Amino acid sequence: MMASLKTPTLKTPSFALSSKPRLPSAFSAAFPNTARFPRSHPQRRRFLIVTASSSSFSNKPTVLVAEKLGEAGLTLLKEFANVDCSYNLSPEELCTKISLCDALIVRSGTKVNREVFESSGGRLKVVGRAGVGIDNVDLSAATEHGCLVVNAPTANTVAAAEHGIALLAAMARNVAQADASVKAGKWQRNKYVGVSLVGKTLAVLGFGKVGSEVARRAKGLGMHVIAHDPYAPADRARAIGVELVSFDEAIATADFISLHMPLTPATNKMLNDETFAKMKKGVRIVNVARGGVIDEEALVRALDAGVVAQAALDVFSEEPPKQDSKLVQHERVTVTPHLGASTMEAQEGVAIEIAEAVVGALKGELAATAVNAPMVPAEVLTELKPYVELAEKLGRLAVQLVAGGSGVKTVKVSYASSRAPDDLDTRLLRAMITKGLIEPISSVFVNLVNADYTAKQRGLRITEERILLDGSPESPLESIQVQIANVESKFASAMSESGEIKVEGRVKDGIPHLTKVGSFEVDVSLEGSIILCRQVDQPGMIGTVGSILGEENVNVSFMSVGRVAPRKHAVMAIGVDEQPSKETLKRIGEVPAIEEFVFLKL
Ligand SMILES: NC(=O)c1ccc[n+]([C@@H]2O[C@H](COP(=O)([O-])OP(=O)(O)OC[C@H]3O[C@@H](n4cnc5c(N)ncnc54)[C@H](O)[C@@H]3O)[C@@H](O)[C@H]2O)c1
Ligand SMILES: O=C(O)[C@H](O)COP(=O)(O)O
Repeated sequence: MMASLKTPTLKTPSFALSSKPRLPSAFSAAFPNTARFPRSHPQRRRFLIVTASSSSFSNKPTVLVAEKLGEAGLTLLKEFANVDCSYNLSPEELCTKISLCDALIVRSGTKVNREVFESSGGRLKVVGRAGVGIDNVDLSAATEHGCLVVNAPTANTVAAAEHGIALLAAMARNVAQADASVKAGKWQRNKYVGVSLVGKTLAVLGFGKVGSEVARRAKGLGMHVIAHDPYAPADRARAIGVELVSFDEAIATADFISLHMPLTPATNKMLNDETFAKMKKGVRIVNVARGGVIDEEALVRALDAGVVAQAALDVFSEEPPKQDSKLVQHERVTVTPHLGASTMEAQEGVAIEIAEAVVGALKGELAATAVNAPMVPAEVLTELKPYVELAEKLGRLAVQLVAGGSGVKTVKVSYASSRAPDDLDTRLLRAMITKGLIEPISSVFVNLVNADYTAKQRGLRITEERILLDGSPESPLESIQVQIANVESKFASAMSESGEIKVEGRVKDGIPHLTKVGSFEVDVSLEGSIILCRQVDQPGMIGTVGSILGEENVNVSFMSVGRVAPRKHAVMAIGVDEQPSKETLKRIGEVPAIEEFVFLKL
């Protein structure tokens, strides 16, 4: 039983900036701008996520570029931001500078640790890693500080693969050692007899972007290529004639091993005394991935024992390695100073890729290469946009209805949809409900990056339930319901029969609406602010309250009354464009038929 009394005045979404960046503005501003990603970018239009919006559109943001970046990238950055290129900063200098920066761009040479995020005082919004590996960035600290981390995952793939092949061939033919020998005035043709590649087995460990390009090239050299990667699809390997095998099989059968996995806790020192012992005697190892995937001391032992005949290394657990490092100085080891990505072409590409990602993220646009936020397919994101706004507003409303109790700890979210659960990605919605629940009651800035972390930190448990409806699955969601348990409400009518604060909303014509408060059905578009009144249903109430608001020039955008039965209790929801003064709210509360009321800011 519900009556809508006034058609809502639909306004353009507000872009006004608050002290806390508001994600919905970013959504409104950004959809579906994907043109910034280079046409060649494989993730273009595939995976996009929304980032925090820039803190200010009036002042140019400041980007600190802490390692050398290609000119094309700098030019792109300078069109949008103040760019401070300060290379070779000490950790202390970096921590001092960072509090003045909105974004930081690094390569692999800068440690972006927890201290950096703590020193930023909340200003740092984006860290751009101009390359692939993000092991030099403390992702947990970034996430905890709501800072997005983006990388440039594709532009240096070919360069790294080419360097891997260069090291493979140079190692097999002793190119570096022979070169040094000739330059030292020697002519040692017998000493530098090499081994052939053709017909030999190469095990590629890590069959991702670089690994698969290395495999492709090694096939061209006539090698038999096998690969180990627990997460790579077998059909992708098969397509280029590579067999995926177990780790033990790969290392036991390979004449050459090429490493291409990221450095993670699981891959740290993956090649160690135990695994070297399982290898074919005389194996040769190439590493253009990360130094830490090899136990370097164990490698020296394996070289000395003749288990490993040779190694060619571009990366080291400590960079630069100590000059007297036994590994670096080993006669049968060829080394380069982390040159995998260092071609003119790759550096130009990486610079453009990272500059676009950082500028986009600072503008609050969609970021395709985020590494610490959920990636949601672009089509899903576009479809969910109004529901994302609804989710945040329901969270905001629900938490403002809380009066006391044990604190907001248990929240249940129900999504009613005709779509099968697998077709409904609720991560964005959950993040935005979390944002709505936490921001009005704290100084914490919540975004997609840190929503789950922040909820966990605050002991807020959000459970999700899907209600499968009959009907057409055309729209992703019918309604979202947010319930807060174990609390009291400052508006008793918002309590459900089972004792939770309950609000429910829907999207109508692309606009989020509040459709239920407690057990009362209402219909008010979620814009501006809302006054909820419980009254005894009787003629003249709308006019009475409307006149009080009108006298103070508060514009009513929407009014709706939900009632149990005629002349019984009813809840009136009034949307207002301006915030009424305390005096006006007091006057509403004094209307005899009004039993309780609450003013809620959206
Ligand atoms: N030397 C350089 O200058 C240079 C340049 C580019 C990339 N890299 C490094 O190369 C590595 C690969 O880069 P990419 O762009 O191909 O990354 P990628 O993410 O495309 O591929 C990495 C692959 O490793 C796999 N993997 C993860 N854990 C594994 C495990 N335990 N065992 C086997 N495989 C595992 C993943 O499934 C993935 O397929 C990274 O470490 C990157 O930092 C170095
Ligand atoms: O992970 C990468 O992209 C490479 O290791 C390249 O690192 P660099 O940008 O420091 O050359």
